[in-house]
Amino acid sequence: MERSPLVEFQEVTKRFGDGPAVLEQISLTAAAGDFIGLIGPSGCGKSTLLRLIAGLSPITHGSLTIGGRSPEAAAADLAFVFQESTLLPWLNVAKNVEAPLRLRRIPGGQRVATRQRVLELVGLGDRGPAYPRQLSGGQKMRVSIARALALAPRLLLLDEPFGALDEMTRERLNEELLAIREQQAWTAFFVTHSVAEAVFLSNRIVVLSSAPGRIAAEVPVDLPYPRTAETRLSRAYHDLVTEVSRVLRQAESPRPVA
Ligand SMILES: Nc1ncnc2c1ncn2[C@@H]1O[C@H](COP(=O)(O)OP(=O)(O)OP(=O)(O)O)[C@@H](O)[C@H]1O
Repeated sequence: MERSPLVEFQEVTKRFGDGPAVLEQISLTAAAGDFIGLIGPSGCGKSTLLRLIAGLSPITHGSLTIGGRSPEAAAADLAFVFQESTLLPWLNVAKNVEAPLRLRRIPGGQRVATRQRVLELVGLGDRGPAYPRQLSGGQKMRVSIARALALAPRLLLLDEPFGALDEMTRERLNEELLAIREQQAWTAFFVTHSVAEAVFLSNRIVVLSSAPGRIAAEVPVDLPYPRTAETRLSRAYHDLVTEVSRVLRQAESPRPVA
C-alpha cells in the first residue's frame, strides 16, 4: 500500500549567514510510518537537518514541507528529543512531563491522565514524584521520551538520544522505543553515530557525507518488525551492519572517481 508523504525535502540547501553550504541538494521523502536513521561524519549536518524539519532554523533554498505545510506551521505535529535529557531540575518527573501540555493549555484532568499514560509507557509510572537528580541517565532519557510522547506527535525527531548511555542501557532503550512505536504510530528521524543502533531501529538509513552535507546513500533495512534482542543475533542484521559501515566509511573519505 502506498503511504502518504509526511516530510518532503526538495533540493534543500542550508547555509548559516553568508557561510558555506552546510547541507546541499537534499531531496528526501519520508512516508508516514517511516523510521529514518540518519548517520554521517561529525559535523556533516545531521542535527541541522532535524532543526530544519522542526522549523527551528529556516532553509536557504529549495522546499521543505511537513504534511504539505511549512515546518513552522506544522510545529504542533512534532516533538524533539535531544541527547541531553533537558529536564528542568526544579520540577519533579510528573511536572516535567506535564510542562509542554501546560504550554498548550491542556486542562488539568487531561494533563494528569496523559502524563500517567506516557510515564507508564516508558516504565516509570511510579516515579512521578522523583526529581531528575534522583534518576539514572537511562531513566532521565525515558522521561524525556515520555515528555515528547505526551504531545501525541505525528513526527518524532531524536538527536542522538542514547549517545551518552552505556551499551546495555542503550540496547534496552532501543527495544523499548520500538515497542512503544507498536502502540503509537509516529514517524521518526533518528540521528546516531552508531551503525548498529541505526540498523536495529530503522526501516531506512540515510547516510550523509560532509562539507557540504549531501545524501551519499540510502540503505533500506528489510528486517521485519517487531524487532527484539533476538534480531541482533540474526545473520541479516549483521550483514546490514557490515554494509552500512562500508557505506559510511565511503562517505567519510570519498575518493574522486577516476
Ligand atoms: N547556528 C549555527 N551557526 C553557524 N554554523 C552552524 C550553526 N549550527 C551548526 N553549524 C555548522 O553546521 C555544520 C553542521 O553541524 P551539525 O551540528 O548539524 O552537524 P552534525 O552532523 O549533527 O554533527 P555531530 O555529529 O558532530 O553532532 C557544522 O560545521 C557546524 O559548525
